[in-house]
Amino acid sequence: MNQSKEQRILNFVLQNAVRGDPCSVMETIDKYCSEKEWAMNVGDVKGVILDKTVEEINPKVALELGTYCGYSAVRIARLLKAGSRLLTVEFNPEFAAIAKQMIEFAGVQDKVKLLEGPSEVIIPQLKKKYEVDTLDFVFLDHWKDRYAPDTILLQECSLLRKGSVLLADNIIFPGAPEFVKYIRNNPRFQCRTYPSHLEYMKVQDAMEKAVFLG
Ligand SMILES: O=C(NC/C=C/[C@H]1O[C@@H](n2cnc(C(F)(F)F)c2)[C@H](O)[C@@H]1O)c1cc([N+](=O)[O-])cc(O)c1O
Ligand SMILES: [Mg+2]
Repeated sequence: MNQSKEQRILNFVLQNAVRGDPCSVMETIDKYCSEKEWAMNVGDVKGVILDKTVEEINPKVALELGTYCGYSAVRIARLLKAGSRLLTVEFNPEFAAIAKQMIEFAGVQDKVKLLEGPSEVIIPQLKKKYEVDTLDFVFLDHWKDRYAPDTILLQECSLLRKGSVLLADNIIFPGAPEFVKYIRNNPRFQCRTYPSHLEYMKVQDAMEKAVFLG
């Protein structure tokens, strides 16, 4: 049975990156996906916006929706201080299995908890089952038509507090028009757009940062 693209990315990392070195894993994924096969990792250009946002917030509890191969989970987790944790949610079991190995190879497994399932199931479980009080940071990079409903669900589950920061990928391409409409007209969020480029391409994209005002 021939391998998936995601399996080829993981294999390239296992054979070429330095075990226990998150930056080496990120660089190796970026090398493979810019030279061999494009894949929907946030990438090295938008990744810097993600880095700066995480460093500014220094979250104790972070949530990622859309683990995929684990690139941004590694990217975020490498910046988390001792005692902080990233919960990352993945719906596709094959991708979750790849991401688990990626996260472990990078050596950030102690900071990351990979949760498998749909967001509408996982988000309502975060408080009781995963012992979350509120979220300091949320990275949205999953299905674009889920950004708005999941932002509403996070509020309904009282998972956001004054100052919680959402960062959403792909505001321009592929685009998340319902989310943009929802968040920019919502007085409970302070929004800012970060123009950038689509991963590994000369295509315009952007990230949206939204601070919950409580
Ligand atoms: O479609 C894109 N991303 C969709 C990403 C989807 C990923 O999020 C997972 N997920 C689904 N639900 C959940 C949760 F958490 F809700 F359970 C997690 C899916 O299984 C998949 O791994 C995309 C596309 C392009 N592009 O250029 O086409 C560029 C990008 O950066 C992109 O992110
Ligand atoms: Mg994306």
